[in-house]
Amino acid sequence: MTQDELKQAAAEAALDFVIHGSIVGVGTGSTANFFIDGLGRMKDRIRGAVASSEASAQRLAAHGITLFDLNDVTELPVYVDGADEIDASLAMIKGGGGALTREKIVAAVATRFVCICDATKQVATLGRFPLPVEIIPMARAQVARALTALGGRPVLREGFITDNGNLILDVHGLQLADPIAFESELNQIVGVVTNGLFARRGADTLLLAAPGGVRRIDAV
Ligand SMILES: O=C[C@H](O)[C@H](O)[C@H](O)COP(=O)(O)O
Repeated sequence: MTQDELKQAAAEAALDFVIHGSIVGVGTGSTANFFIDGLGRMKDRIRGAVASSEASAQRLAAHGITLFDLNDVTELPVYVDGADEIDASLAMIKGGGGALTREKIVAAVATRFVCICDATKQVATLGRFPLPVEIIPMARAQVARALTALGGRPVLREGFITDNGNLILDVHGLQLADPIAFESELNQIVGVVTNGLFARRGADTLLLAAPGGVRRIDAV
């Protein structure tokens, strides 16, 4: 199976978690796109969706799925999204597509976070994938110095502006043995909007696609 076929298999499995008549939280990226396409086939059985990016909003709209503003939603039973890396505790690195801030906000409202991945995303220790950090543009140099002091090697994502009008620093060379503590530490840096560690609120369920099938792993 190709990596795209594995992503699609994980995304299709996530459709079983969609509660009929509900509003669905929808992530961003190539794996989430397969989920959106599947959701399009069952659009008459949901009220609509909250998108975590402009790109996902456009794809949802193209399928005729009603979009809701998160501020108008009090209950989001399920949020479905991919990840760049995920460990055994279901902590993740996200933001490879730059959508980390809105993803973290929508995920925070959701009751259940269902992560959909192909098996290449599973790691023993987070950090091989450079950690995306969304920053206020005027704080770029000062945040970069702070990240360097923490042992990372921040690289500006050239020519990229987030949906929120901010910049991304991709931080290389981190060994994230304690992702919950490091997520909190990064949140203390003035000028950081959001970091791509989803550890304090990790996934509740992982649907991991390998050639042998899709395995469900629940957080303990
Ligand atoms: O900003 C992007 C998101 O965090 C994605 O969920 C993540 O980058 C995984 O994307 P993909 O499914 O394309 O590998």
